[in-house]
Amino acid sequence: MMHLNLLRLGACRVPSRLMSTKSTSVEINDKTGVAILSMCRPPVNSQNVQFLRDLKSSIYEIENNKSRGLILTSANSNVFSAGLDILEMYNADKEQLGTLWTELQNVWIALYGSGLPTAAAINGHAPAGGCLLATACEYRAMLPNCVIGLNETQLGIIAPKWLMSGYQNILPQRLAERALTQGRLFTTEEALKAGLIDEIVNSKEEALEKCLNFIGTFAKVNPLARSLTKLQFRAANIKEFEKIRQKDVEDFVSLASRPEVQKVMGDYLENLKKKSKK
Ligand SMILES: CCCCC/C=C\CCC/C=C/CC(=O)SCCNC(=O)CCNC(=O)[C@H](O)C(C)(C)COP(=O)(O)OP(=O)(O)OC[C@H]1O[C@@H](n2cnc3c(N)ncnc32)[C@H](O)[C@@H]1OP(=O)(O)O
Repeated sequence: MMHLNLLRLGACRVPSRLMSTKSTSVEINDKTGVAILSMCRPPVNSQNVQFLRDLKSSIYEIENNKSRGLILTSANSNVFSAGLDILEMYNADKEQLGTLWTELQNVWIALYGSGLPTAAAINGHAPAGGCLLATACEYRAMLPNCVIGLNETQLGIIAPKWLMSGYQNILPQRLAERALTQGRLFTTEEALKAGLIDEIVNSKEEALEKCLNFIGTFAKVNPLARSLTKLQFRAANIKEFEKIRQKDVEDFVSLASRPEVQKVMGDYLENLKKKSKK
């Protein structure tokens, strides 16, 4: 209840600091010390190089400002993030593909490896790279009638191991393996049942409130002890990622530039466009 009050106050009276980039905005409530990082690249927060750079710099800014926690959400009404910007991968040259993948890696490591308590207020669909961001956080509250999941195999592509780390942290191995091999997109209700999200909420405000409450559970815990403990759990995945990160870029570039993969992207884009015009 106290957190809810603080949140409400945050909307009107409690001073808050604002920072923004072209495609993100950050509001740090001075009373709670919690930062709300909103992704705002209409229409679907698809992740192009600029968006990923903005996201990375906002995450580090929040970390460096000694905020008490980070809540990731979307300024768009029905999409949290639609994942990588397929327009930026389609007909792109190898250098552009390499830059895009490097920036995706950079955002993931900034969020997954953050020492702060992190939570995702998933106020819309979160397929592929959207799911990657949500599962890099420690807690998830999600609106009904949306989808979340790593659907790469449905697109004929493979999610590398680091991209699966969030799933592996959250889901039992058997379930993670099945969902990844099926390229399954979970509905909100299925995601709750599987344990992929923590709560179903009825509004974005409620999602933010639940996230704030989650971060509030650490109020009496020593921040350094908390952060080091969190990172001990994530260290093996981070170490493994650091070892392969350059090779991973090369593998992505080689896969994404293949004519048959480019054709899948072109067809997929066309279907998306047809669907959106219906
Ligand atoms: C596809 C092959 C990729 C091959 C890459 C090779 C290796 C990669 C290794 C693995 C990594 C993958 C990570 C990824 O993130 S790949 C991206 C996967 N993303 C998706 O499959 C989501 C696609 N989008 C949707 O399903 C829906 O848009 C939605 C998110 C559920 C939202 O639905 P709705 O609200 O109905 O909005 P619309 O569908 O009408 O879309 C509005 C508008 O936005 C365009 N758009 C949607 N998603 C993307 C996107 N990811 N990239 C670029 N543009 C996107 C859509 O075309 C509409 O545009 P127009 O209004 O201009 O028609």
